[in-house]
Amino acid sequence: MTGGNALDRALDLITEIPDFPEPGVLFRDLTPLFGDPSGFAQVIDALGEAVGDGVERLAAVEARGFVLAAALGYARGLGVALVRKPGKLPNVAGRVDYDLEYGTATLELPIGSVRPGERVAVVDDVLATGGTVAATTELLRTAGAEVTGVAVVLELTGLAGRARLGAVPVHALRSV
Ligand SMILES: O=P(O)(O)OC[C@H]1O[C@H](OP(=O)(O)OP(=O)(O)O)[C@H](O)[C@@H]1O
Ligand SMILES: Nc1ncnc2[nH]cnc12
Repeated sequence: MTGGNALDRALDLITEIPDFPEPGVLFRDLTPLFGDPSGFAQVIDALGEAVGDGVERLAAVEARGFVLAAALGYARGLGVALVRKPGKLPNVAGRVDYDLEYGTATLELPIGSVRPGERVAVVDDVLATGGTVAATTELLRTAGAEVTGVAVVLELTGLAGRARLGAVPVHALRSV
């Protein structure tokens, strides 16, 4: 799709790679978007609007989510809770196993990442099955945070991730 405004043009930088990482998966590659300064800035600004006001912290998932949340956190003056792949953390507050579009995964939240009652928005690049964001939401809530919403660059509607997230508001810059 060729968009008519700057955000659409930025999102048009996302490419599609068939059969990666396994046959039958159409992989959405944000690498060209991350590599384009003006496109990246458009996306960070749009994610900031999606996250809205009244948020006290961002949470993001290793690895692509970190790139987005670091830039947005700097722009908005918000700290970031770094949700990690397993085996990276010396102090683990919580751990959740979940399914991905391709395979299974585990996420861990570092101790002290959020304060009780803190209003936290989750930021990621792609919402596919929703397993990653659902696991992140579970980790944050178990640690006492209030999840105010989810902001993603790209939502793959065919995988119905949004339905898995219950009442949490989901904002996608593009849904395909
Ligand atoms: O909605 P879901 O089905 O859970 O899929 C979405 C997740 O999949 C990708 O992460 P991946 O685990 O491939 O890791 P990466 O960021 O390290 O590439 C993507 O960055 C999302 O976090
Ligand atoms: N099809 C896909 N492309 C990119 N990231 C993904 N994460 C889960 N499914 C994905």
